[in-house]
Amino acid sequence: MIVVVLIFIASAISFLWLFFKIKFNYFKNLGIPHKQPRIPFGNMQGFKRKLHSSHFFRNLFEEFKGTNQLCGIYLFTKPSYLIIDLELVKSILVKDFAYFHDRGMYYNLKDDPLSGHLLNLEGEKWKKLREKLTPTFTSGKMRYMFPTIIDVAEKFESFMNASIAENNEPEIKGILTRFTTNIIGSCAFGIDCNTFEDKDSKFLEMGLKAFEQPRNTFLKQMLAITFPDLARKLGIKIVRDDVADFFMKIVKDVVEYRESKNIKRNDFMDLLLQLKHEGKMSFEEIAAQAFVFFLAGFETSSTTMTFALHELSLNQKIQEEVRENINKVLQKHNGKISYEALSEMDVLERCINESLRKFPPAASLIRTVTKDYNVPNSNITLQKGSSVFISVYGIHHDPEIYENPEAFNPDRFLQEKIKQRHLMSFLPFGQGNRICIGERFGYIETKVGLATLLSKFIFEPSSKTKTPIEFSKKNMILTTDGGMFLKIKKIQI
Ligand code: HEM
Repeated sequence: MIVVVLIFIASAISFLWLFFKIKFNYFKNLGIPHKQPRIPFGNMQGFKRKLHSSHFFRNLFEEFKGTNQLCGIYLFTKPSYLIIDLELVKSILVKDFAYFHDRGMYYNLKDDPLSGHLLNLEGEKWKKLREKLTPTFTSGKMRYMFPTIIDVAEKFESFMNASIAENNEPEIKGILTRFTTNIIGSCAFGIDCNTFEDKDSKFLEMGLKAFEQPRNTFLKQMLAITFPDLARKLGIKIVRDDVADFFMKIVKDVVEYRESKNIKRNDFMDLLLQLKHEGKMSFEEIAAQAFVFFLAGFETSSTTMTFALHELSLNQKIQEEVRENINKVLQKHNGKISYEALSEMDVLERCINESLRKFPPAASLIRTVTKDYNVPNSNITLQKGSSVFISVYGIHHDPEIYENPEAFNPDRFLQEKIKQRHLMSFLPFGQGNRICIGERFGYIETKVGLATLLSKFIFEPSSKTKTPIEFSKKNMILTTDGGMFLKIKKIQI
């Protein structure tokens, strides 16, 4: 019996060894430059545990830069690519979009309707949905929502005054997350999330949970990404049940309330309901889009503001300059932050762009190859089904593109400087047909938040400010670990 067991174990080990050997010879056989894989993780050793994905891809970007257009990486056993050359980045995101229109994110419309949103959907389903949603984000629609945003900003100022009266060295990321949650809750769900008064806001709790506590283990996530059809057959969901129940109920209540009372409000939900009434969207589809607007909108913008304030606290001269710019524009507009006033705050915009360069919240972009693709000027073919990554963080920190990349220098975003750079050298919102649909809204939120704060408060480093910043490894968004503490003083008029 023992002999049989030993033979079985030996055969199983040999089989596994052979399996990995064949899998991990893929790039070698094709002569594609790659990182040496290790059994069983491929190149995923330490991913998310020791290293944030931004650093994982940046390290690879630096290792292969200058010599290759791309390099091969093994996501476990799945051959994938990191694109290094900016012309090839442009081909993938823009010119040859027809080969790269999907992200390869998992969704399960039957068991997990909230996962069926714009970020995840693929092919024709994505294309049709994007066409329906694009009119929701025009500048006309943004103007329409602007009063709702300003309403929240006014409450925010009072909240800040009260917060610093209690503690003038607060954790600022949490405060800014309350602001963006309130804005996106109002605009996407038409609900006052009450994040300023209610310290334990359920909205905030559920939003953070959706980011920080994934439903599935890393292995289950990899199964869903590698074998999505099988995962769907197995009924694997991606959104946590408590999060799904919470958001589904809110959308149900809002839809019923508005439909029964024929209520109209200047927000995304109103525009989504119009699509429902025109028969272009089901209830589940509405709920999924409101959910993704919420998720995509609150953490990215609060993170951008947090990093901007951190840098401005370390660079007092630039802080003074941006404050002067804001105040001058406000004076011209009767002290009010209007849509027009925002567009005149050019120094503020450059600061936001420089912050997005140094700390892009989405530090890498992903695409799936949807049909075999011959890489221009090479004999490499990217096979259908492979994943392709672009290291936004690596590009934004490349000293050949941005001299002295660790320095915070908003003048990099003066028009004449932008013109000198490759179009693909600044990708905080992605590029091409799958570019962030909420870019305009994201800038508005961020500008309103920073203009409100910088016109009324001075920000300085506190004894607890960490430099260099440590990133949270578990959050897919580039964000700080342990929060961001700043000293805040009210400007006396
Ligand atoms: C500073 C704020 C934001 C940043 C940095 C950001 C960044 C991004 C990035 C990098 C992508 C992927 C683009 C690509 O793959 O090429 C994306 C996609 C997306 N974003 Fe944003 N985003 C922000 C704000 C928002 C807001 C406010 C919303 C909604 C209200 C939003 C909704 C979306 C959606 C729905 C997608 C998927 C688009 C598609 O696949 O068609 N984002 N965002």
